[in-house]
Amino acid sequence: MTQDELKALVGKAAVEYVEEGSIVGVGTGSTVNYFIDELATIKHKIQGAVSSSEASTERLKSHGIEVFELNDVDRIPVYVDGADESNHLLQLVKGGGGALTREKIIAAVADKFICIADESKLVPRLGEFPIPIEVIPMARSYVAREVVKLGGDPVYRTGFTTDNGNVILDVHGFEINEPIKLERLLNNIVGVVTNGLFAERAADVLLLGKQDSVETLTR
Ligand SMILES: O=C[C@H](O)[C@H](O)[C@H](O)COP(=O)(O)O
Repeated sequence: MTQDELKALVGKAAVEYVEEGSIVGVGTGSTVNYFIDELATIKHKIQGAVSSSEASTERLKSHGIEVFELNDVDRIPVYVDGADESNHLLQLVKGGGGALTREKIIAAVADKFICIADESKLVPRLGEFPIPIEVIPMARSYVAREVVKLGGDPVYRTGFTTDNGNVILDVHGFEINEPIKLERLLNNIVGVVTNGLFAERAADVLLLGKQDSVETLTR
């Protein structure tokens, strides 16, 4: 199977976790796009969705799925999202598409976080994929200097603005032995909105697309 076929497989598998009559939390990215397309087949059974990006909102609406403001929603039983990397503790690196902040907010609200990914995303240690950091534009150089002090090598994602009007630094070279500690250290730098380590709020379930099956990993 191709990588896209594996993504489609897990996108389909995630629909099984959706609660009837609920508002579904929806992530961002090429894997989630398959989930959204599959969600459309059961749209009459759900109330609607809360979306983590303008791109996902557009796709949800194109299928006729109602998109709610998070502030108008009391409860999100299930949040489905992809990842750039996952370790065996289901701690993730996310934000390759720049949607990390809204994703982290919805993940925090959700009762259950279902991560969907093809098998290439499961890694023994996080950090091969650069850690995205969303930064208030005027703090970009300051944050970059602070990141260097922590041992990282920040690269400005030129020509990219997040849905929140901010910029992204992609940080290479971190040796990540304690993901929660690094996540907190980065978030503590003034000017950082959030970073792409999802270690404090890891996924609850990882649906991993493999050549012959979907493997379900839990914490
Ligand atoms: O900002 C983007 C998100 O964190 C995505 O979930 C992540 O980059 C994975 O995307 P994809 O499914 O396209 O590999």
